[in-house]
Amino acid sequence: MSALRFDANLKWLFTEHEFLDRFAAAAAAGFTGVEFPDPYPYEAGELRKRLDDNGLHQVLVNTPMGAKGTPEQQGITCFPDLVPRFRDEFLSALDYAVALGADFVHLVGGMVPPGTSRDRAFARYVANVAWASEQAAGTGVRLLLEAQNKRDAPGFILETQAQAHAVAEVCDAGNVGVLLDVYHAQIDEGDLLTLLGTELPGAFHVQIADPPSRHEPGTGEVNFKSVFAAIKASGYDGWIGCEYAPAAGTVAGLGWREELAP
Ligand SMILES: O=C(O)C(=O)[C@@H](O)CO
Ligand SMILES: [Mg+2]
Repeated sequence: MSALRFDANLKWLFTEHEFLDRFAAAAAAGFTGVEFPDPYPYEAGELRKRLDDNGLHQVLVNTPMGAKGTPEQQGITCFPDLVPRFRDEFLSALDYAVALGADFVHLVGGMVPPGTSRDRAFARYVANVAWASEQAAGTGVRLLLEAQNKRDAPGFILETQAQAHAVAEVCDAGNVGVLLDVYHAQIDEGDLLTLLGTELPGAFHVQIADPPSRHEPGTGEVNFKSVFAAIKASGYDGWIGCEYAPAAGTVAGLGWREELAP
């Protein structure tokens, strides 16, 4: 069995540096892959150069998210009244993903918009995911669906891992799959080892952080030694995105890789 592969989320890690300098910092800390949600302020060519210069692989980009505190802060994929904008933004995300050689676009689902029923938002969500899946066909870029916890994202459209799997299955295109975020899963679902047993097969991507504070593994309530052993035993061979806020400096907090991961 090969070692687990961790990538650095450059929104969360290496924030001691300006964004474009985080690539070199991640490579210097031993990462060979990165992910970040928001490539849009930068030219794709500039980002690609940073990847190539530092020998890094791009794992994912997100569809755009609105400003914190707005209804759109967790994406608009489920917004029935913003379909043309969703489509434009998705196509832009797909262009970035292709230009960066990324594996995935994360279709950030969104919190059910004010004045809209959950059922109506859910129907739009599934329709938008299906449309995006058709657009991505043949590009080599696959699409991710993530359930988020209700504490951080009240009203988020996907509430459980099983629901995310069900939507991916409905699309039935092979290019839509689950982003299993251990942080969200622990907060709302728990029973992590059982959950990993049922939900890891077929998951396209994994992200990690330790609740309740969303710091690095080993700082909170999750037994990451067991979680990493279970991921390894499952045969999962994709990337594991480090999507956490370092408790006291990114590099100072990286010891968990040797201490907890096989
Ligand atoms: O917050 C998370 O978890 C994410 O994966 C974000 O990129 C999307 O909300
Ligand atoms: Mg996540």
